Amino acid sequence: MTTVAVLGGGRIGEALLGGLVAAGYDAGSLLVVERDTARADDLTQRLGVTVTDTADAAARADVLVVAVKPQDVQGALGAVDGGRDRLVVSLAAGIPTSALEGWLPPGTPVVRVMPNTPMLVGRAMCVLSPGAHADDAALDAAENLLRSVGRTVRVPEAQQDVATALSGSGPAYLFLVAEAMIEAGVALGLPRPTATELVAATVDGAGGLLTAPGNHPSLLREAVTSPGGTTAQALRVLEAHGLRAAFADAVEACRDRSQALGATFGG
Ligand SMILES: NC(=O)C1=CN([C@@H]2O[C@H](COP(=O)(O)OP(=O)(O)OC[C@H]3O[C@@H](n4cnc5c(N)ncnc54)[C@H](O)[C@@H]3O)[C@@H](O)[C@H]2O)C=CC1
Ligand SMILES: O=C(O)[C@@H]1CCC=N1
Repeated sequence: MTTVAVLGGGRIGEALLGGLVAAGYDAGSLLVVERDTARADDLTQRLGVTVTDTADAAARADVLVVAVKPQDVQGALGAVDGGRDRLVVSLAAGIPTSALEGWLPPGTPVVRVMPNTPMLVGRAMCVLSPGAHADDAALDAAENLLRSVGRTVRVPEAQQDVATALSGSGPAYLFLVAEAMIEAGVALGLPRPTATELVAATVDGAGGLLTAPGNHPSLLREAVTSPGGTTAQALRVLEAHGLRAAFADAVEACRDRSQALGATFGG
């Protein structure tokens, strides 16, 4: 079985490891490098993965996954030498493949990926772009690994910053919307557990409809909106408060931040 080493066992590193274990991946083939020793021990206990250091991970891994914060990536890759062929899959926001290639042994195949946290429940959206040395086989290998924890899409690297602003950060927007709906229900007198259950089930069910083949958000919204009914009144208020404009500005600000991060690293 392919040996996968994850550099950084934080939120997204754990989501990948946990997702792979849940998908039936052999924990014996999963390594993690995590500088917070308490967290590393916790990952071993809960997931059965092996904790090691970067040099050992690089020596053993067929796929080396980078899951540290963007500013920690160059340091984390310092101990990766050229002694072994391996694929590097970077989950770090903003960092271009050209920068990663410059920090790695010459010729290392790199695939840049923007994942998201629904990976924890096997429902990630992972957006992949190949670097200069990643051929179709490398891209296939990265995609096969990530398909164990959700969906994948390939895009040219120039589209990664916008992808980050939609699917990478997107779960946070939807959680904020959910929070706002729950608080609105509580303000109108619903018990908090009831409001939370109603909203969570509604987001989940709406997501199921949205991802069903042939569906479109406009048609789905129309199907809920009865003429002269309740939904039309709510939508009128949301439009009057500038919901669309708020999302357009938010997604642009997120895209800009991803670009700025990339520019720091020569992108
Ligand atoms: N959290 C999210 O929703 C998403 C995060 N990402 C990307 O994933 C990466 C990780 O993000 P999070 O998991 O949220 O961060 P995090 O801070 O939860 O995890 C990073 C982990 O790496 C460890 N670490 C840092 N330097 C290390 C080193 N040299 N060796 C070993 N361990 C080291 C830290 O102790 C920490 O546990 C970032 O680059 C981020 O841009 C991408 C998409 C979504
Ligand atoms: O907020 C961030 O920078 C990371 C990247 C995408 C989601 N979380």
